[in-house]
Amino acid sequence: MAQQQITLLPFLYPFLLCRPWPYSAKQLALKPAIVLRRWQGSISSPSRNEAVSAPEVAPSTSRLNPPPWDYSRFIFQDKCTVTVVAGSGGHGCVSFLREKYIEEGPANGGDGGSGGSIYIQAVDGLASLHKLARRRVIRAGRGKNGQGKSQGGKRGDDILIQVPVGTVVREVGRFDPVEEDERWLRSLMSEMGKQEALNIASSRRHRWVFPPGAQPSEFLQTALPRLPPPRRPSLSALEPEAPIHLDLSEPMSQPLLLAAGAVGGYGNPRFISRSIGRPRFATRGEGGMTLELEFELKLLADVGLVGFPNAGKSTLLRSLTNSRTRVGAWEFTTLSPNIGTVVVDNLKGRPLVSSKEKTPRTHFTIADIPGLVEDAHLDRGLGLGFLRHIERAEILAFVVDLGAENAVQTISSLWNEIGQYDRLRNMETSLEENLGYVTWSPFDNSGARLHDCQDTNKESSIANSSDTGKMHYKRRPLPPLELPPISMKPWLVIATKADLPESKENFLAVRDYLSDIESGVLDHPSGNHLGWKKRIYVIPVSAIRGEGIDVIPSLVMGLLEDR
Ligand SMILES: Nc1nc2c(ncn2[C@@H]2O[C@H](COP(=O)(O)OP(=O)(O)OP(=O)(O)O)[C@@H](O)[C@H]2O)c(=O)[nH]1
Ligand SMILES: [Mg+2]
Repeated sequence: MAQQQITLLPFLYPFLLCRPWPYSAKQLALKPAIVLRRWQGSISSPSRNEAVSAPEVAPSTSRLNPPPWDYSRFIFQDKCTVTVVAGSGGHGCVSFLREKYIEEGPANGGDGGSGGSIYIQAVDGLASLHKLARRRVIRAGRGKNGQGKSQGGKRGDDILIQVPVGTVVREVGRFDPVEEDERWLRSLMSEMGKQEALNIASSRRHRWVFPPGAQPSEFLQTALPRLPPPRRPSLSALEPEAPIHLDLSEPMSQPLLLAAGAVGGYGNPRFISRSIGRPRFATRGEGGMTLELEFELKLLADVGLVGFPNAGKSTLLRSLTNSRTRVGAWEFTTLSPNIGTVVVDNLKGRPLVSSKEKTPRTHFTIADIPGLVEDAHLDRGLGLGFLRHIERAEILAFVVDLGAENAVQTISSLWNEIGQYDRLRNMETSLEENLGYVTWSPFDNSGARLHDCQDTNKESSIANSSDTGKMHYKRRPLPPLELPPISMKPWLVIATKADLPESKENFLAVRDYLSDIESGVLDHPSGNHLGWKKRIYVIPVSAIRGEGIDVIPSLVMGLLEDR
């Protein structure tokens, strides 16, 4: 019987490969080894010496085999530094009641409005930080100035920054004018005594507002009262502790406050006293806080496709998702990650794949990552940038080309690169901890002026001409994010191009190799003896024909749940 099958094989081969994948949803929960035995049984492999007729050529242009120019660009950015500025407060108003028969009415200037605040929220449905990176500086609205007839100024507009789930936000630097003012006042008090310091603080021209058209001499001639101490908005109690470090790993139902808008200045009625009946001055609003924040994606996608260039990763992504990533028969067709979403929902709110979780997933994301080359850990090819993306996937799917010479060798080389990278990263992290710039205070000495500082890597000190004296701004690079070693991540192998001749032998070798790793006969290929080897699936597919790929979602969902 087997003999008959083998002799018939040249004719059966194209037919067998074109038929639909024969596994039911129930079977998908089985171990792939069983699934693969079925595959093996139904398609008998050609013997080594046997000539196999050329496989049926897939239609030259289809969604899965598109011409190289048929693609849409996925703009991707996983890291950016943005300066956010909370809104300054509006100024208080100098105004007096004027009515018929009341020539010199009482003061009725309104207070300035408070500035807009900056909020952040992690939301589903975003995959990249490129929109944020384009902004560079994000400013909340300034509070409007107070007006006559005791009208307070309008609040400034708030800003909501939406980021993908899995974003880490870290503070690079901050400049808080209120804190600066307090610091300056404290140092003045310690130098000259309280009374003298408060007199100097109150005589600062730029803190006061005079009516339009007032002569400069008016400032000198006016007996000014004590300036109110620097004020913070009550909302600032909700700000995260400095330096900011947020790990937004869950979708947020409500935004989180990053920087509260500054308070507005006092209108002139606030300064009525026994000695000053008609104050011709008001105060300015406080300045808004400036934060320089680094946004970094800790989680790129649920699954990362890892493979050598030209292995068929992009074609696989196209076959699993609606992605229109570029496919080409040359190496490095993909130069930056592409992310696609696999929907496992039948659009009636029930997931198609059975799940143990209370609120089962209805989708997961896959990242097609640029091809890896040997010595990538030494920054060859697309090098370290590429490995950084691998680090940010929850599960790794190794895409190996069954048409290439030795698929087992491919897997072990890929893991070797990843293992080397893991080791390098470990060394780097311990070095940084020794250097001691893991913890730092945004103000090491006497404070900072953020907007004057350009160089990101060097400490900078700058002279400030304002009356707050000379200020130093220290800025240090942030350490890399702490991520678990890649070798500890669950992984599976997707053996693609199964439609090519002699792919079967290659596949069987891969299957044996993986079952040896799983059973402990062989070490984890990364060299890390703690590497993940619980259940290593191997799935033969022909992505270009869309065959075998419907097994992948259920297996991936299982791995994601078991993590
Ligand atoms: N026969 C066959 N060819 C395939 C299959 N999958 C992909 N290819 C072909 O392999 C070539 C490379 O495919 P890509 O999907 O661009 O490979 P890649 O891994 O994304 O390549 P890089 O982006 O350079 O890393 C293309 O010519 C595809 O048509 C398959 O299942 N069978
Ligand atoms: Mg590609």
